[in-house]
Amino acid sequence: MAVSTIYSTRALNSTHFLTSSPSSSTSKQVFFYRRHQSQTNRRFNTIITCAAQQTVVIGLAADSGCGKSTFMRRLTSVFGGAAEPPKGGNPDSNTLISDMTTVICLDDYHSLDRTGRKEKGVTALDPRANDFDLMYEQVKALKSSIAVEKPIYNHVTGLLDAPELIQPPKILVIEGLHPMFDERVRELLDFSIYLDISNEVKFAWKIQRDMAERGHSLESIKASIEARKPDFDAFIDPQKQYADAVIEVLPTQLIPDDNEGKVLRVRLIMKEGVKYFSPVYLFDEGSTISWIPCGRKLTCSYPGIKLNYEPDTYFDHEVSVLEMDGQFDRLDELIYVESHLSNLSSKFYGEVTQQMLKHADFPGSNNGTGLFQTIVGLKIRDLYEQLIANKATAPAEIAKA
Ligand SMILES: Nc1ncnc2c1ncn2[C@@H]1O[C@H](COP(=O)(O)OP(=O)(O)OP(=O)(O)O)[C@@H](O)[C@H]1O
Ligand SMILES: O=C(CO)[C@H](O)[C@H](O)COP(=O)(O)O
Repeated sequence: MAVSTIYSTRALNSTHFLTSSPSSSTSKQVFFYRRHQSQTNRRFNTIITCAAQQTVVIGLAADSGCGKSTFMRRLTSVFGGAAEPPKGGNPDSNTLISDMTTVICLDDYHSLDRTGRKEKGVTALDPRANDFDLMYEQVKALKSSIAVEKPIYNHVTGLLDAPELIQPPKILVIEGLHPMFDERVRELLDFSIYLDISNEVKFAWKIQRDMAERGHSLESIKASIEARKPDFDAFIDPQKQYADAVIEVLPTQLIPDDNEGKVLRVRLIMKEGVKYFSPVYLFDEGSTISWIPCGRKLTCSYPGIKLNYEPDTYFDHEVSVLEMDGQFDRLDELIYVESHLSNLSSKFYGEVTQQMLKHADFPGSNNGTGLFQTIVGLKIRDLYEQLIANKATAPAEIAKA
């Protein structure tokens, strides 16, 4: 949201009112700054504006190194345009902005820097190392079309940097360790996703990235995973019960006793009864189907591909589960599988295959991780469009400070 010429400013104790000229014929915007005192004694401003736009908020939870960034790249691509860090800002910003979406990383709400965590003997996964009050205040503000000055956690230095201004986008994605941990933040989410990567696969991915790309030793990777495990089990993993969609990544069942971790079994667990979200299905909604698509229309080398679709329960919720074990040899042939899936929320026949081909170089493009991330991206676009259409017919709401 662009701030047009500010033409009057007055101070009222610690609160400043800034009035802007109307940015369009339909809305007059009024801005003022509210000061937050965070638990770390740092001050952050909330820039309050009354405007017609409502921000849709999506939560994406996963442990570090579990494919959140890759998922975000697929998601923002569905909305078109490239996602980039704020222009002219901190080069170590964790934020990514595109025309429609702003992705903020919840690491920015760490209240303890690297040294602080070390001194107190807590990990970044521990709620005591995070400022949930500020996270709630700022996500709530953005959802109500209010810009905020969000802190930055600098992963290069391990320090808390000066804040950056975040304008309310059309779609705000909050990604990180704790988007569904705090009940107040959870209530603000219009849709939530949990990436549930099994220990075996997480380990393989960590080795691939941290050893090959970052020069860490095998021992240090093992030690870091072990050190995080108790807090991961206590604070991160339980969030999956609240997710509207879970992407579960497991070792394949197609190769007996596989320990290579290259071929994956991926399950898309979709909650039933979520407003504006209808689960994808294979062949016939609500039925139980096991399908091996390999043959004349799909080239499969060993160990092949197996799809499965069935209703189930997950943390006492009714869900539909779509599963794919194995990997594609030829991505263009994915169209054959796509044509048997329904409720994809695609805009045209073959859109899923097109998206997958567009990002063939992203990790997971030849298996269920890429396929299901792409499908969830289309479902989020659909949810956004329905929400906005619904808002347009509802009486305009005035954002509350
Ligand atoms: N679907 C996938 N298939 C294979 N490898 C993957 C997949 N997704 C991610 N990876 C591997 O995991 C690494 C981490 O992925 P990514 O950067 O997307 O995770 P992240 O959750 O954003 O990590 P962090 O929070 O640490 O920044 C990648 O470099 C890649 O090696
Ligand atoms: O779990 C993490 C979130 O992705 C990081 O470990 C946490 O943010 C701390 O970062 P760093 O290791 O750079 O100090």
